[in-house]
Amino acid sequence: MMSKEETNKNNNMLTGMTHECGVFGCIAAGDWPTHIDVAQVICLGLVALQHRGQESAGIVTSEGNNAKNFHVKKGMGMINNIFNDESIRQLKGSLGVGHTRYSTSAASEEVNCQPFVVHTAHGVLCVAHNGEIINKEKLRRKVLERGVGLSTHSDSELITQALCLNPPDGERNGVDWPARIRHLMSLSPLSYSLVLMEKDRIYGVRDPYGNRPLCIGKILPLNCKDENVGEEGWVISSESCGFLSIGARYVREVYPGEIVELSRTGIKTISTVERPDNKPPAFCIFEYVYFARSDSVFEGQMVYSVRMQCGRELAKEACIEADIVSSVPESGTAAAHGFSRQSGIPFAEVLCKNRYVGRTFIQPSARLRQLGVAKKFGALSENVAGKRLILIDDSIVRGNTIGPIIKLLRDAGATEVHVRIASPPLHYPCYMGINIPTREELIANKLDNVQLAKHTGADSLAYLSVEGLKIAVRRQLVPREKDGVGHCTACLTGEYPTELDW
Ligand SMILES: O=P(O)(O)OC[C@H]1O[C@H](OP(=O)(O)OP(=O)(O)O)[C@H](O)[C@@H]1O
Ligand SMILES: NC(=O)CC[C@H](N)C(=O)O
Ligand code: SF4
Ligand SMILES: [Mg+2]
Repeated sequence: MMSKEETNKNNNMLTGMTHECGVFGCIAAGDWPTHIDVAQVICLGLVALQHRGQESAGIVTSEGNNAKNFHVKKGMGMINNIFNDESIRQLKGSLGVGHTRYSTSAASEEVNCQPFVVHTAHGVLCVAHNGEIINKEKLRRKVLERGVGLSTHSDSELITQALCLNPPDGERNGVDWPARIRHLMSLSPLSYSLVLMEKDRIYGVRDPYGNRPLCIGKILPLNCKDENVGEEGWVISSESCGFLSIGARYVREVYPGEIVELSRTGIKTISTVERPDNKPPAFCIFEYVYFARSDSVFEGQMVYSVRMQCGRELAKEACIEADIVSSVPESGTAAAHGFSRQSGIPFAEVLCKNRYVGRTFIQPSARLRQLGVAKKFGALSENVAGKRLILIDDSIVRGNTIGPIIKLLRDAGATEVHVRIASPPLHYPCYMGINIPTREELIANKLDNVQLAKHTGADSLAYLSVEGLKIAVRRQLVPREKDGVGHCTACLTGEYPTELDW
C-alpha cells in the first residue's frame, strides 16, 4: 500500500487523463470451422486499441455451436507481453472477444482482467466492457439480493452477473439473451459499450446515451477491392483505427441504445432501447479531444479532422502575433495544423518526443523530478532559436507537462512562448469510465489563465471555449434524424447526461 506522500509524489509525475478500455470482437461468416485466423485478428485489433488501456488484456474464443467451454487467455501488461504464437494457436475458434484494460472500478489485478467468463444454466457467456456503471452500488445490491455471489469489485463482473438474471417477463423458447440485455439496460443507463459472446454469436451493446464508442467492420476476402463482394467475417470494436490493418472495412457505428447481433449469417439490429424523457445522446466529447486514435471515425467524421477544426476555432478565439505555430506531440499536433492554417502563421515542429518513456518509469530523485516530464521531450533548437512561438496542446489536466516544456523551449532560444489549449479547462470528475484526477488536482480549479501562464512560465495562455469545441465537433456532423445531436461535456461544464444517483 502506498503512503499518502508517495501517492502525491506519484500524481505529480502523472500527466493527462488516464484512458479507458478497448473492446473487440470477431466472428467468421459461412462454414465453421473457419479458415480465418480469428484469434490473430482479435490480437491485432487489440494492438490497435492499446492506447485505450495498457494494464491488462485478454482474448476468449469459441469453436461454435457445440462449444461447452471457451478458450481463455488473459494476463497483466501490454498485448505483446501476454500473447505469442503459441497462445494464439491455442485460442481456437470461429468467433471471439478481446479486451484491453485501464482499470476504473476495481484494482489493476489478474482477477479483474477482462473479458469475464461465466457458466450459466444456458451455456457459457463472455463479456468485455468499456465504461463505468454510474449506479454500481445499487446494482450490486440488487444482484446480491437475487442470491448471486460476486467474486470481485469490478463493475464489469457485475454486468456479467446481471446478464445471468432471468428477465422479468420470463423466457419463452429457452434462453433469450436480448431480453436479458434489455433488462440490464433498464437497470443501468450508463456507461457501457459491451461485446458479449455466447457459444455461436456475438452481441454488441451501446448504452442508450452512446457514451462510449463502438463500431462494426466487415472482413473482405484477400485482395478484394470490391466492397460489395460477400464478406468473410465481421468485427466489432471500440474504434475503427485497426480495421485496415486486419483486412476489414468500416461499416457503421453501433447506435446509442442499440443491441446488434453478429452471427455466421450476418449482422442485424435486435432492438434499440430509448433514453428517458427525450434526453439527447451523450457521446464523450473527450474521445475527440484526446482519447481516440486520430485515424478513427466517430459519428461519420475522422477524429483528426475534428482536432484540426478545434485548432481553427482556437485561432479564431485566441490568436496572437508570432513567428511559428507548433505542438506538444502527439495529440496536440492536429490542432496545431488547424491553428496554423486558420491564422496563416507557419507550422514548425519544435519538440521531439521520446516514445520509449512510459508512464510507469523508475521513481526519479528530487533533482530529476524538478526537471519533470520534459524528460519525454527534446527541443529542435534550430527551429526554436530567436522565434516567437504559439505552442498548442490538446489539454491541460494537472499541469505537469507544459511548464517543463516551456522551460526547455526557452533554454533552446525561444523569445516568446504563447500556450494555446485546444479544449476547455477541466473542472469536474468523470463517473463514466475515465480516471480524471480529483477536483483539487485539476490545475484549472486552482489557477486562472493569467495565473497559470505565470506558474508555467508562458507569456500568455488561453483555452478553447466549450462553445468553440462544440462547433468543431458538430460542424460536419450529420445527425441521425432519430437521435439528434448531443455530447457529454460533464468534465468541462458539470452538466452530467443523467442524474448520478440512479
Ligand atoms: O496537464 P497534464 O496533467 O500534464 O496532462 C496533459 C498532457 O497529457 C496528455 O499527453 P500525454 O503525454 O499523456 O500523451 P500524448 O502523447 O498522447 O499527447 C495531453 O495530451 C497533454 O499533453
Ligand atoms: N476503463 C474502462 O472502461 C474500465 C472498465 C471497467 N470499469 C473496469 O474497471 O474494468
Ligand atoms: S465527463 Fe468528460 S471524460 Fe467523462 S464521459 Fe463526459 S466528456 Fe468524457
Ligand atoms: Mg500530450
